[in-house]
Amino acid sequence: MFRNSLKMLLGGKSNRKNRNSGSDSVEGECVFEGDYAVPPLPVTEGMQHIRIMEGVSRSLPSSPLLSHQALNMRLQPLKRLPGEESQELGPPPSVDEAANTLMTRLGFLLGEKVNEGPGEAQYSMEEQDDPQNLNVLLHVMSKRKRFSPVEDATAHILSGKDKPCLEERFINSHKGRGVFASMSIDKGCFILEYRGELLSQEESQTRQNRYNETENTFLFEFDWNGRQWCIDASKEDGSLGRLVNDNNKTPNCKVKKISVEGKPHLCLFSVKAIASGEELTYNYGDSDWPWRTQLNQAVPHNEENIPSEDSTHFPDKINCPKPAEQIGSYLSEPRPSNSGQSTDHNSDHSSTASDMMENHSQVNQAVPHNEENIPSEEGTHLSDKINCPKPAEQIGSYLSEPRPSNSGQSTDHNSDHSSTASDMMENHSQVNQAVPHNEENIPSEEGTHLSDKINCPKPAEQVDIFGLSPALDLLIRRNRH
Ligand SMILES: C[S@@+](CC[C@H](N)C(=O)[O-])C[C@H]1O[C@@H](n2cnc3c(N)ncnc32)[C@H](O)[C@@H]1O
Repeated sequence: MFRNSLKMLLGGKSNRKNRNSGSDSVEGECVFEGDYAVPPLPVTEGMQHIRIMEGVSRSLPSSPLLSHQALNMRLQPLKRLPGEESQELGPPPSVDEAANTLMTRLGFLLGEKVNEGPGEAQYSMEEQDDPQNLNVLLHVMSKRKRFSPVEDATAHILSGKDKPCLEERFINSHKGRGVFASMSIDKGCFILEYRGELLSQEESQTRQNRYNETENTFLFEFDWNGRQWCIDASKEDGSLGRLVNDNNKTPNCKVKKISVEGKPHLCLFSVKAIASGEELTYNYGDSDWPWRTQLNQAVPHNEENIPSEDSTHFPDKINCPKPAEQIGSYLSEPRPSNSGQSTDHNSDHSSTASDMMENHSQVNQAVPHNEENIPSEEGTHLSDKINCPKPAEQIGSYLSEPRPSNSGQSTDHNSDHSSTASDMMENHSQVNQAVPHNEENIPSEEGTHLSDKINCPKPAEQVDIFGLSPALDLLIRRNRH
């Protein structure tokens, strides 16, 4: 078994020290065979390193999506793509092939006009420039179990959007903001991507030198393909991945590297069932982060971490998608060899979550242990790390400011379970608007639009999509800008 670790760097001074352990502290409820051991980097002066247990279950059975049955889409049976007639899976597709397959399916749906119920909204080619549509479509398809969790992750990586079933909340002045589920989520779901700017090791070092102690830095460094990379999520861009807090005792998510179009992406997957209203967390690693020992010392008594009424009782359950046929090569993680096990995922579409986990693992077996999938010897000594902001009380006035009142803007998701997708997106937007507006957070005029709130554009070189249907390619590209 290999074990991955991600390392977070905390910019600024601290008295945290590394435990220099194997960081086996978090397993959640899953067995993680995709992890591999990565020794920590030596601690450089002024930087704090922690190890993060990286990796999500080898099975990623489900996908959290729209909870509302209001999206009563009449989906056509999946059209077979050329070459899909055969029951044999054949060699695993390349990432691009798999992404293309996924997007071609989306293209079919878009092309066929995806309808909601009578009299309800339609998502069609004519509306492809509506930035909400792709996200809604992705969620509906996932809810309808058209996606595996990895496909779901891939689709969201390509769309550059977060799911509307997640919301940002200010927790307290100690912890700052966090990300919460606004509906229950199954174990093994794709949750969100830790989005940001992909940097080489050299670029990352330059950034670290440039960022001073008063800046919030969210530099997540990791090994991939035998080299060290970094996702810089320092920019307040409205994306949620950068706001997920640490929990080394009972995390409900784990980070997994997903390779799409030759680029690594850091994605969170649930490692246990998550209730509506629960905060999403993952283990930053086996280090002495200050907040772990301070344990809410800085939290005033009147700042209870009480979830707001609006999302705690959201009743809907998110279902898991069926395992997909061609998802193996999305994962960049090494897989233990289990030769002899079946890789036919099409035979049982009523799989349980455990079955799906197993199936997913089996799909992974089809991925050859090539250079892309196995970190080099050298790579295993390049620990993954995140540059993280300082403790909440140090990172800006927005953390200690009370949440702005949302008076007049209802965020009560319980009151109307027949809400439309637009309502949900609108609510999501309203939650985002609850971020205190200090200088860093004040959105531009355009930023107040929903699409900009949930769009996390990436540099052009990271989002080069090819082989998509022209309409879908256009749709995704439009949604990115
Ligand atoms: C990636 S950011 C998470 C978002 C952050 N809470 C915010 O409001 O911007 C990491 C920072 O969040 C805070 N943090 C994360 N997990 C925490 C925890 N369990 N308790 C207290 N603070 C935490 C620390 O200040 C840390 O530097």
